Formats: sequence, C-alpha cells, structure tokens
Amino acid sequence: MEAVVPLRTTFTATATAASTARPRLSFQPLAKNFAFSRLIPAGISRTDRARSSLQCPPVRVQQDGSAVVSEDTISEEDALKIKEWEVERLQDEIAASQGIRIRRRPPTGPPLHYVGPFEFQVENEGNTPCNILEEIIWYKDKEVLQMKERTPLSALKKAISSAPPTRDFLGALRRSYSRTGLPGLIAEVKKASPSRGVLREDFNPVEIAKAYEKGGAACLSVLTDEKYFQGSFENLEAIRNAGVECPLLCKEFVVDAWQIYYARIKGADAILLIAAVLPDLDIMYMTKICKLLGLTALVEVHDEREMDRVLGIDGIELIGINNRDLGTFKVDISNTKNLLEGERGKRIHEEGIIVVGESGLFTPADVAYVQEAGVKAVLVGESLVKQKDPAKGISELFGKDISCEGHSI
Ligand SMILES: O=P(O)(O)OC[C@@H](O)[C@@H](O)c1c[nH]c2ccccc12
Repeated sequence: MEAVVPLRTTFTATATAASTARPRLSFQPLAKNFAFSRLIPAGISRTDRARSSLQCPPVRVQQDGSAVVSEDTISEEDALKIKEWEVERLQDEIAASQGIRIRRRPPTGPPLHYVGPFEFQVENEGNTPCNILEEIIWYKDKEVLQMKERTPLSALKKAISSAPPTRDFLGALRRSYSRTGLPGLIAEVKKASPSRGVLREDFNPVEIAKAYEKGGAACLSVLTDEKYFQGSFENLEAIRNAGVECPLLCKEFVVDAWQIYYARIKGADAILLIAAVLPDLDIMYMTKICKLLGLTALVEVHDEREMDRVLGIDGIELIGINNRDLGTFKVDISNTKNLLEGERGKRIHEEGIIVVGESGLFTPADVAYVQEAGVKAVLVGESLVKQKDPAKGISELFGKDISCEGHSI
C-alpha cells in the first residue's frame, strides 16, 4: 500500500533523467494525517546513532513536488529518525526566525536514495559548520549526549538535594561596585581560546583563582569547555574545593538544561547562556531552572537584535555584552557602548539589570570606557591570565589596587 505524503520538495535545479545536476531537497513537515506516531513505539528515546545514521525510506517524487512514500517499507526505527530530523529542522527554523544563525546540529538530511528514474541527493554543504561557534555547538551537542548517558538527570537531581548552597553572584558584583566605585570584576580562569591559542603554559587554575581573589576580583569565571578552551569541570570543582570564596561562573556552551544541573553539582554559582545559540524559549526555560537551583544566569548578547530579544524576556537580571563576535573573533569594545545607548540603556537602568562588559579589556582606559557606557561589571580573561602575577594584573587593569587590603579604598 502506498500513502501519498506531502513531503514537499523544493528544487533549486531541475533534474532530468539525463541530468547530473543535484537539486536541493528541502523537506517540509509531514502532514498531520500521516500518523508516524503510531509507528513509533513508546519509550524510544533519541540516540546519537539514530541522528547520525539517517536513512531515507523509499520516496518517489511526483511531478507536482509531492513525494510518495511506501508506508509498508518504513521501519519503526526509520520513521522515528525522520520525525526527529523534522523536529530538529523545525527548531532550526524557529531559531532562524529569531535571527539565530547557529544551528544546533548539522542538518544531515535523509541521504541519497534511489527514487525511480531520477536520483536526488540532499546537498551536503549545509553539514559544514558556518563558523567556529557553530562548530563548537555541534561538538558540544554530541559531548552532552554522552555525558547525559553517563550521569542521567535523576542522579544529578539527587546529588543537588545534598549539595552546599550557592553563593550570591549578583550580590558580590553589587558589593564590589559600591566598595570600589569601579565595575565589579569577574576574573576569568582561561587557559586557551580558539582565537588566541594557549594564553598561559604554566596553567594552575587554583593558584590563578586564589591570586584573582587576593587581587580584588568580585567573582571568578571558569572555562569548562575542554576541546576549544582547554578548560574542565575538574578545574571548577578544584577551585570551589580549594576554599576560594568568590562566587563562580561556569563558562560553558549550554545547549541542554542538563548542563545547568551538572554545573550546579560541580560548584557553580552562575552559568552563561548565549543568546546567539539559544532561542527565546530556551532562555526563558533555562533562566527558570537557574533560579530553581539558586544559580545566577548571565545571558550574553552580541548585537542589538540579541539585546532586544533578551530584554523581552521576564526575570533577566544579568546581561553580558560580548565585545567579541564569537563567530568571527572580531573584538570591538565600542560594542558595549553601542548596545547601551538610547532606549535600551534607559530600559536596562529602569529594570535594575546589571550589565557586564565582556572581552577585549586591557587597560584602565578600556575599563573607564565601558563604565562610562553604563556597565557595573567587567569580565576579563586574557589581560589578567597572561600576567606572571594575576593579582598585580588586576591593579594594572584598574589603574589602582582594588583588593580588600588596598590603600586606595
Ligand atoms: O579574554 P578576554 O578577551 O578578556 O575575554 C574574556 C571573556 O569575555 C571571554 O572569554 C568570553 C566571553 N564570552 C564567552 C563565551 C564563551 C567562551 C568565552 C567567552
């Protein structure tokens, strides 16, 4: 039996039997009346294997652009894979409508399949990441999937019930600002980055964290991404267990709420959420989870559109403006100023949102510039971590000693 399924296809090239051209097929959501759900056994969960080995069922493309699928020959497993693939494409479409260019996963479509006299192939160029951020996200997605298999959410929730309380990240920034009159410092424990390579060979995360605290940092940021930043959750845990008092930001590429629970277990007091990666609904949902777990969410934006999206979400308390474009690595500290000008700045001020100026800050003039623009905190990595004595680096960055023992306070 054959069912006609409006798996509509869009052709960017016209294929003829003799043609070797490969038209692009863009599959649209399946019709409601085609009940794949009845083919999908309850309890089947998404697996990495299922995602990466998509096989197309026999599809015959008709002249009007619809496709004919032989229902009998679709296995339950294939049906599930197709459904998952469709859901992922739909999620990408929603994200794209919010201006998000980063796709959560490679759009590996149903691959080559013989469809009668014509042969079509889903174009594969889309399966190459469009920039470094997308590459990181695709890798992260797989990494998290494996981590979740090792430690399911239920285990994390259980561990959280006996975890020590979190520290007040926002409070520490506010206190520091009123103590020094300067933006509260979030000093970053960062060994390397894709744009700058290794920043410090003799990298001892606990020693660096202690030096930052001694130098007057209000909070610390700890990179936990291993592949691209040479960070780790072990570093975060070690710093927390070494008696450092500063609240800790888990600097991670969050794509799944599971990571928030994991960060909490590993000693985080705050976590980064990147608006260039997460659609509005994810940000809403994840900030709620953060609140539930006692974590502060630092929501990072890079341009006006991201800022406006984030300002439209209720309950945002801390926004980071990244001066570095994570896609191109271009750094421009005037980005902080531009995003805080006019109505946006007014609204942020009225709503009592704290803004963090992030990346590319090296001198007292840089700090003064972003403070003038309206930030109450700064996030600094490279210029501090590269210093032989990171505590001294802090005094040099601010142009004065901001430590609690400092004379100028
Ligand atoms: O080393 P810098 O230029 O001082 O930047 C620190 C911090 O802002 C940067 O590491 C950062 C900002 N947002 C991120 C998101 C992911 C990874 C890293 C980042």
